[in-house]
Amino acid sequence: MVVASVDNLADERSKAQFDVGAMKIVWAGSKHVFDVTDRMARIVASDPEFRKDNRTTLGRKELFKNTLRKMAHVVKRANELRLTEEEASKLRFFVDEPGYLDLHWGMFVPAIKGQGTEEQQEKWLPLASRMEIIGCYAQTELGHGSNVQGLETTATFDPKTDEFIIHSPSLTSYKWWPGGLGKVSTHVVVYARLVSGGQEHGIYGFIVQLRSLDDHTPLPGIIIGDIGTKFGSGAYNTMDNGFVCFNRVRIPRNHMLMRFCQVTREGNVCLSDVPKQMVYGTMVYVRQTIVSDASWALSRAVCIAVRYSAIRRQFGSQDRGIETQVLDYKTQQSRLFPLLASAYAFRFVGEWLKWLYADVTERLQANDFSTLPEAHACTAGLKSLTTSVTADAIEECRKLCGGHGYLCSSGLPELFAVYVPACTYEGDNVVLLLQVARFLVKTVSRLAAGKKPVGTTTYMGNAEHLMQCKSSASSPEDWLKPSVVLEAFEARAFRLAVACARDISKFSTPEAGFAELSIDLVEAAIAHCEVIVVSRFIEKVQQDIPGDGVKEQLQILCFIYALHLIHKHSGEFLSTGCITPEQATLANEQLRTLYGQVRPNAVSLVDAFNYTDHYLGSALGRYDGNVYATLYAQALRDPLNDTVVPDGYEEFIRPVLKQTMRLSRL
Ligand SMILES: CCCCCCCCCCCCCCCCC/C=C/C(=O)SCCNC(=O)CCNC(=O)[C@H](O)C(C)(C)COP(=O)(O)OP(=O)(O)OC[C@H]1O[C@@H](n2cnc3c(N)ncnc32)[C@H](O)[C@@H]1OP(=O)(O)O
Ligand SMILES: Cc1cc2nc3c(=O)[nH]c(=O)nc-3n(C[C@H](O)[C@H](O)[C@H](O)COP(=O)(O)OP(=O)(O)OC[C@H]3O[C@@H](n4cnc5c(N)ncnc54)[C@H](O)[C@@H]3O)c2cc1C
Repeated sequence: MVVASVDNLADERSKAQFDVGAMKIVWAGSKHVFDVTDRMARIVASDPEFRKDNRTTLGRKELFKNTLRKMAHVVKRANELRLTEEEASKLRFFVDEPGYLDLHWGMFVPAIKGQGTEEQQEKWLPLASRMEIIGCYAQTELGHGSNVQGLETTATFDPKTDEFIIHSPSLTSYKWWPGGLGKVSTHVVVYARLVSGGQEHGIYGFIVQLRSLDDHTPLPGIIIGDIGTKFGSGAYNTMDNGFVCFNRVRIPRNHMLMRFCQVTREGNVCLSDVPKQMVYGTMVYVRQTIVSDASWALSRAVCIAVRYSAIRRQFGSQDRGIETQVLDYKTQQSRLFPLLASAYAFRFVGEWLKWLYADVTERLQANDFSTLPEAHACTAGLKSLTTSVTADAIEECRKLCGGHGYLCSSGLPELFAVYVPACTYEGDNVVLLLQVARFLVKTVSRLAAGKKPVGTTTYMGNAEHLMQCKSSASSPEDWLKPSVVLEAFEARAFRLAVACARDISKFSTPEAGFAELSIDLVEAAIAHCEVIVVSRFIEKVQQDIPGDGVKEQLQILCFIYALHLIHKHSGEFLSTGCITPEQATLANEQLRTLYGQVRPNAVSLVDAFNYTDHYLGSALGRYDGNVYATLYAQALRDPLNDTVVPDGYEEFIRPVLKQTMRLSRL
């Protein structure tokens, strides 16, 4: 079938004002990463074992077994192709399905690496790397998730047998949610209250075997299963999030991860000289990876919405001639282009956060803990900001695609359902922002004591200026000056943080003030995180960037990102006196101009993500733009269309029709 829409995308591509190939490298991070990513994406796309177009129609059991098959195929292909860790992880990424491998490699292995002694690493890591055991990470309980110090599971040392007794004392202490736990894992790192000599010593990780390595049955004292079907069709239901109850399960003493705290044969508890928060290290590691993942999920939704908006035509012609592409409507642009800009912004801040994490890890290894609070605040804050924006953006992209966005074949409903728990796992987003706020209030109070802020709070050292400055923007073009933009963001964030610190001091205790002002504190935390994202984006576009027109496009996106935030939070920018209403209007004017500049490049900017049609999984986002024929073909493949007359006709349709006839004769 010849479809006019296909030409639309070719036309769009011919309008690009930059080198798309060069932008692909910028997006990937380097030529090497681009090559690996591209190769792995193609391997997955061309392998029928990784087919995913039937996922939303499968029942839970079939779906889960299907994922088990795919995960086994990932391991098989990784071995056959002798993939490096980097390649294997990309391959698994493009399979695009939550599964136990994520928790094994993403949390179980990092927990042992981060919290195990060298001896423990030597014992467990080879077993885990060869996948002779499969592990997961069990922290959350039925009664407590956010409040880690409130966990109830106990690990009581028994000096008589040199063992720990792992016990779930109540229903609310059952571990509840860990991925991979329900049906697959043979081992787990369990977080529990250490008890020795009748005293409690805090929360630590313990390796516990869950299932027999011979027949996979649960070991004595262990009650275990899946917690039930989750939100959406397909989506996270590929994962066996599980529960487990431990009934006085005994494990050898050396199964406690003892890098930061050792329990001796006699039951003495020896704390090493490191902050106790080091036991939260796996969460910091994963939060950092979640920030990078946000840009993938967001760019995927944006890619679908941009391509479809170039294909879709509505109105605009009085004489039944060619209609307007919906991408040309300013309202569509004002909803879509900030999301496109955010995808790029999150990609760059994700790369920077990787660097920050590597830096803090190196320092920790040298016993320098000075940057740990900042690393915690940055990973927590950026995890929260990027996942919240991405989840909302996927839903916005669905609406931007009109009715067809609501079809599973658009790929957007499942993407939303699979992505949205990122706002909750690895720390509820509000709880994490309150951690950032705590860090900010501390930084502000230290300023008063003459302490110079460092890292991402360095800007607060310019306190006097930030409290008094008035924006110099007097034309729309002034909003294209990095210094003008940054000053407004820094002043807003600083003034909000200072106001919180000041108001907290009016309460009888800091805790009471913090609790009462938590709404303001969350806003101050978001403002600070936005300073980080905006400044990293500005830094990026100030670098040398090869490729015709690439830098110019990134500059446009950078200012769209910043100015749309000024518009979105104009209340805060105005109420803190950082800008005037007139300056807000000028910023909006500039934003409209920037939308016009990005318009001819929009399709090519999403092509730069280099996604295969397999990964996108969307009839609307196809590279060739053949939207309508694909929607129709996929509709015909729906199980409901297997027969022309539906199952149930004889029992439920025919009798109703007959009854209606009787009624009409009355
Ligand atoms: C062959 C195939 C290859 C395949 C490869 C496949 C690879 C796949 C990779 C995939 C990767 C990942 C997949 C991820 C899937 C997600 C699964 C989800 C998992 C989970 O959800 S695990 C559970 C997560 N749980 C949480 O996040 C709980 C949130 N709560 C907390 O973190 C804390 O309780 C708290 C921070 C909210 C509060 O803690 P606490 O009460 O102890 O603290 P205070 O508020 O009193 O603060 C005390 C001081 O401690 C500092 N602090 C707190 N946290 C940290 C930290 N993490 N690091 C450093 N410092 C920390 C505070 O700032 C306080 O400091 P202060 O100086 O006293 O103010
Ligand atoms: C898909 C998925 C996978 C998961 N995988 C794992 C896993 O592998 N391993 C694991 O251990 N856990 C896992 N979890 C659990 C997850 O980490 C927790 O659900 C998460 O940390 C949130 O905790 P909670 O459920 O106790 O939420 P709650 O803390 O009960 O949150 C409920 C509400 O209370 C609010 N709230 C809570 N505390 C405060 C506060 N101090 N101030 C203001 N508001 C507050 C929150 O903002 C939220 O609105 C997973 C969860 C999901 C959804």
